[in-house]
Amino acid sequence: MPLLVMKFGGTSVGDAAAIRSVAAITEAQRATWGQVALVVSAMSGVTDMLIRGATTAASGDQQTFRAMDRLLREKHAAALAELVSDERERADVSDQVFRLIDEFSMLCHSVAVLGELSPRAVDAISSLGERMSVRVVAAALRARGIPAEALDATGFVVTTAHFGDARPLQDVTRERTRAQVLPLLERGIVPVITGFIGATEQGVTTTLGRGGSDYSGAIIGAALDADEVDIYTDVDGVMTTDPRLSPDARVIPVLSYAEMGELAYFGAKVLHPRTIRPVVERGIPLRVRNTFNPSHPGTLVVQDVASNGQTVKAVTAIRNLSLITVEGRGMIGVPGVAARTFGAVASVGANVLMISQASSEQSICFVVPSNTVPQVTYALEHNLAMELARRDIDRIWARDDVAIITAVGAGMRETPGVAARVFGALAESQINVIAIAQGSSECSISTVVAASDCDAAVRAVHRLTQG
Ligand SMILES: Nc1ncnc2c1ncn2[C@@H]1O[C@H](COP(=O)(O)OP(=O)(O)O)[C@@H](O)[C@H]1O
Ligand SMILES: N[C@@H](CC(=O)OP(=O)(O)O)C(=O)O
Repeated sequence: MPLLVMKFGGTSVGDAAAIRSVAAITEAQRATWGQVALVVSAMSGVTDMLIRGATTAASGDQQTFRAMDRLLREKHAAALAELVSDERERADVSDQVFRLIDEFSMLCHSVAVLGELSPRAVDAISSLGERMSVRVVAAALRARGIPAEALDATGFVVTTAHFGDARPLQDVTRERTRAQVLPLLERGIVPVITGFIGATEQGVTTTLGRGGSDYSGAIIGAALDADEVDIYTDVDGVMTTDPRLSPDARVIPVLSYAEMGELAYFGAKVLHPRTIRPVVERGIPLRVRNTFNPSHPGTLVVQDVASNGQTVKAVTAIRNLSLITVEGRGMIGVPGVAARTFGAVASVGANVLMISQASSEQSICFVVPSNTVPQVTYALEHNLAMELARRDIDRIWARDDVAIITAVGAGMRETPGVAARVFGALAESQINVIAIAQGSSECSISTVVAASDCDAAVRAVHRLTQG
């Protein structure tokens, strides 16, 4: 029987009204597809509250997490009161949710006493939001007459121990997910699975990174050999730019995996950047749709897309970045400088978002998140101490307050002059381009601009998507 995996984001389960839409969509899609499985995020704002409780506790504050405890109880109880009329069922589910909130307060209390918050403890605490929401959503489905069961992915999404940024171990995850989920599907039960979380082989809870429920949807969809994975969110699909930045943003009907990958990597918050990989590997179509406008077909993401002659399909922006430059005449022809430069960056775990090397080989520049600049420059000065002493490298410096603007579209590969159009559009709006790079997939062009030019740059490049 065909299987659809649907992931619902935080806003899609943000309150009782949203969860009712989820239940209605589930009922309709179950009738169409035969089998559906849900992957669900925490109710909107909940993960932030959990993390805030944990971090304030680490500095000895015993008040904030108690305030969060109360808010969490109110939020989940209010949803359950509206969604579940059967009193016994409601009492049972709120009991389960409240026990998770007790766990939150106990963990925060320990953090406050110890005065220390390890990455492992952050994951234990931030994973609780999804463990609460799946219980509420499954109860709402049952209240509508749909057989449903809440499942914690810690039982089958097996990951590395990189707390806060864990990666799934593919084979064991596939085996355990199938063993736990397929029997439910065969019995006509809708599994409602936690997004965002997993566990190590030893059973220690991990998370896949903020926004990681999309990734969970793709991991679980791939493990179950789903026929399609739908990501339900609060906009009609993937748009030509962030609709919060530009009211002219339009929904893109079809994108290739490569285009979607570039968009997500370069800041389109609508999809977690790692989501594409599990579905590409199995050729599973992905769709981005709106929980609050379910009749809209959304954006379909597939392997190949016929070119529509429109080379720039979408534009994204990433802020809070710094451009680091390593420069010196003595770098010319010296082997290994680039390797040691990036080795230094990697050694402090900083994420290099873009690299641009001047053809003269007199400088290397790359972009990192601004909050990693102190560690990165320290590591560079340490790793390149010899070149600095010999004056082969003159300086290592950071320019703060920059943004990356990326134009995405597969047509760039075969269309000459796209880069010229992008730079022309920026120049027309008097925007100074600080650095450039072309994506290795050849379906994106990235430019670095001053943060103060970011919005204007997005609008300028967005005009190129008009046709
Ligand atoms: N290119 C884009 N297309 C659509 N939405 C975008 C884009 N870039 C940024 N967004 C933002 O992503 C949001 C959806 O992502 P997110 O808030 O993580 O949703 P969810 O809670 O459903 O996971 C939208 O509300 C929109 O503001
Ligand atoms: N709840 C997690 C995971 C997630 O993906 O949430 P959302 O789907 O609401 O972006 C977070 O806030 O990071």
